[in-house]
Amino acid sequence: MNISILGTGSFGTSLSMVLDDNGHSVMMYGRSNETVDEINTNHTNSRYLENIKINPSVKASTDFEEVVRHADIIVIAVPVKAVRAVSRELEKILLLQNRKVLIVHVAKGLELGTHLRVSEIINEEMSDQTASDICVLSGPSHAEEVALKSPTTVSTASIKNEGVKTIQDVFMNENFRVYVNEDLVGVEIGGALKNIIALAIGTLHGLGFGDNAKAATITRGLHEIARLGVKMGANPLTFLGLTGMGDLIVTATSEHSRNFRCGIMLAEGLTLPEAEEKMGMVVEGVNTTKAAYELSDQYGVEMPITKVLYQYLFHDISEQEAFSKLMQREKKSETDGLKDLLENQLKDWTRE
Ligand SMILES: NC(=O)C1=CN([C@@H]2O[C@H](COP(=O)(O)OP(=O)(O)OC[C@H]3O[C@@H](n4cnc5c(N)ncnc54)[C@H](O)[C@@H]3O)[C@@H](O)[C@H]2O)C=CC1
Ligand SMILES: O=C(CO)COP(=O)(O)O
Repeated sequence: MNISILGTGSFGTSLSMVLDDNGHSVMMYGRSNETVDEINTNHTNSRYLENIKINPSVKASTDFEEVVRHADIIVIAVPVKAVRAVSRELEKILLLQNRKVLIVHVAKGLELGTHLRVSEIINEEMSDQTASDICVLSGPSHAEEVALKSPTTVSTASIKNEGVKTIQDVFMNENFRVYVNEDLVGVEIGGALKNIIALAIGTLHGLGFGDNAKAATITRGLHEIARLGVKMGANPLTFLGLTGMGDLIVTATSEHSRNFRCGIMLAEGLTLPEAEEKMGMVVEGVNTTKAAYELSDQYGVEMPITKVLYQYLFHDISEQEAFSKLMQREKKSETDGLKDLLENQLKDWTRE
């Protein structure tokens, strides 16, 4: 198949190799002449994937129209904040070309202001005339390891449940396993909100907290992700899967993670803009913390870890002070806020 990838960052580049390995014809769209030239000439993308040789047959271009014309499937691999503009441009070009494609996105976050999930943003900008289905591909998948063909498992879900089988077929190989999941909301919410917890755990790590604190934050973090996700209509079981627990573990325990590393830099005293600048790649957890904090208010869901992160990212409160507030909350039962929600929602998802 002809597959185009929008975005020449770390994940788009590593996925280009998976798809090329699977025999597809891959073209990438990038904004930077330098990166595009480097991919076409040296078969490297040194800013985003150090010491990796990209398959020579992967081509890149700065010509959006040319890249779109090449595609049966389009992979959107840009940060969440760029998804709306990219989808709008894509719609315009596909209408002019009078063509329809299958869309799959890999972005993990929520849109600032609207609080929308990424498939919802794309769906607002694209029509049935241009997109046959809008899918997500998500799970524990650091770009650095995907590029090295280290075994990786992810899930795909979609709006119409029609394109997922194709996405599974085109991406899957002996090192890259793709499951289908019917729960688009759960898959996207798990992928987006784990970044918040990874930022928090990076901060704890940087402050010198121990493994107990990190395990607690992973566990209670998954609780609050599930509480919000279930209220939004997700299947509770999705949060125990690859895009929930799986992605939370990989992001919150790995120095590959930009969110985790950004947390460490904040603990070391860098301001948020300084940490983001130093990272040079997108730290999705920052905007998603703000969006999720506002959503928790809207849905009346308690999200204490998200709240402390929101306080030290966007307000003048120190990381230490924020975490100590977390420990001093009122006494609770471990299943508070979860039991009824899970029972009711599970019934809906298990009904034939
Ligand atoms: N890096 C990873 O290991 C993984 C990343 N993701 C997700 O994939 C998304 C992209 O992440 P990365 O590739 O890591 O980001 P990155 O920061 O490495 O690269 C982002 C790329 O998007 C490009 N871009 C930004 N705005 C654009 C626009 N308007 N038009 C065209 N290109 C634009 C940038 O120039 C850059 O090439 C994020 O939402 C991230 O959470 C998902 C799974 C793994
Ligand atoms: O989503 C990821 C791995 O699954 C990558 O996480 P970071 O964006 O924190 O690097």
